[in-house]
Amino acid sequence: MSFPVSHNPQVLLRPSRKTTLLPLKCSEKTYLLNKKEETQKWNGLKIFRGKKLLKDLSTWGIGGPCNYFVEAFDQTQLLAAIRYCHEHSIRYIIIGRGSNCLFDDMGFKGCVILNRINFLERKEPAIYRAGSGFPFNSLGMQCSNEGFTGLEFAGGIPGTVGGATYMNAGANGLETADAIDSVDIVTVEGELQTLDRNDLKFGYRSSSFQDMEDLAAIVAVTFRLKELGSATRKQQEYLERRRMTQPLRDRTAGSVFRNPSDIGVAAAELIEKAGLKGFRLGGAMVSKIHANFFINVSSSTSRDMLNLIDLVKDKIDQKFGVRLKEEVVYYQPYCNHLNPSGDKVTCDETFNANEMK
Ligand SMILES: NC(=O)C1=CN([C@@H]2O[C@H](COP(=O)(O)OP(=O)(O)OC[C@H]3O[C@@H](n4cnc5c(N)ncnc54)[C@H](OP(=O)(O)O)[C@@H]3O)[C@@H](O)[C@H]2O)C=CC1
Ligand SMILES: C=C(O[C@H]1[C@H](O)[C@@H](CO)O[C@H](OP(=O)(O)OP(=O)(O)OC[C@H]2O[C@@H](n3ccc(=O)[nH]c3=O)[C@H](O)[C@@H]2O)[C@@H]1NC(C)=O)C(=O)O
Repeated sequence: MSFPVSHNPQVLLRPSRKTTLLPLKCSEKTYLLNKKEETQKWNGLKIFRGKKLLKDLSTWGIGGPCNYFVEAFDQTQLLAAIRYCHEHSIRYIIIGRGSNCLFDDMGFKGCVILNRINFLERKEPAIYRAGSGFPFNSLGMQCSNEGFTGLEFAGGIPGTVGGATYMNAGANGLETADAIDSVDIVTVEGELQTLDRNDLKFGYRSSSFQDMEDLAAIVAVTFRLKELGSATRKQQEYLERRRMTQPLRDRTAGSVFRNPSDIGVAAAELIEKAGLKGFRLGGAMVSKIHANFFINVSSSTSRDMLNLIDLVKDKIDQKFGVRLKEEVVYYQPYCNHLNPSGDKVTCDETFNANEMK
């Protein structure tokens, strides 16, 4: 079985910031998947080998096994997990709620670090510092309920504070960046840094973090909010609107495509106008409620979802001359698109799929 490398790698592949520093050594023993699940202790970490299914770690419910899996409950564990990967030349990714991720049925050959740094501190009135694994939704609700404005839009967003900062999540005309005061990160060298908001750049679904070569992970974010008595009401209105317009009960990854930047028409509108609402390919379907949400309706494979994404893109291109760009991140199971020197590499299309099972 060959891997579909033709699938628009420019847009869908995850950023390579970490993998550029970690050479892929596919033939190395450490990459071989154990048939049986094993756990290994390493500097206070519990490392699972072999059987963790990525479908259990993503809101889409799609994805095969990863051959290393670690949960990091605090900064020290996160650093240890990253160090473990470095020392064993294992490529790794750090995920929050997996609410913006498409994993492959073949899984991920490397280590998935699940961020569970889940604290919330009130530094002073209107200033909150949250662990990057803290649910963004809960943060939005809590701040509003305590009478502070700036994060009401986060209510109902299924990601973590780290994921929301990395992606500069937004809704209702507001963005995560608007409320950020500073961000604590760890670098791939294991150094802790606090970055001031003024030193960071954010755009529509983009942040400086996406281009930071030496970023290992965001570990905490400090938000500066403002007092507003009606924050809870505003937050409830946003949530109600979300409930009315988005398929919140289904398995989705939020918006699949970014909105086109300069034509003043949302991706959803184009998809609806192309008559694709409710269109189904295998187990994947364009939502009938919101056309930019694709649903795993019944055991969708990653191929079903990738095919649906491709088909919708092609149809929109043919009909309106607009090439939509994905917001979701697709994780290649087996290769990186850049090698350590930054050159493009060809994916190994001939590897044995059984190896990932
Ligand atoms: N507006 C809306 O209604 C919705 C918005 N979303 C947004 O999608 C995003 C998904 O959040 P979440 O589920 O937590 O993230 P995911 O687990 O889906 O990861 C998404 C991306 O964020 C990166 N990332 C996640 N956590 C960290 C971290 N601590 N440090 C550095 N990079 C990180 C991942 O990096 P890596 O490449 O290493 O894996 C990955 O590229 C959020 O922005 C969420 O708000 C999602 C659904 C609906
Ligand atoms: C869900 C996400 O974020 C969402 C966020 O929740 C909402 C709410 O503010 O605004 C964005 O969606 P969106 O642009 O589709 O917002 P909506 O207000 O639902 O729709 C925009 C326009 O498209 C039209 N629309 C929407 C759905 C549909 O099936 N058909 C349609 O024609 C609406 O009538 C409206 O005129 C974010 N998506 C993007 C890609 O910017 C996410 O990032 O994952």
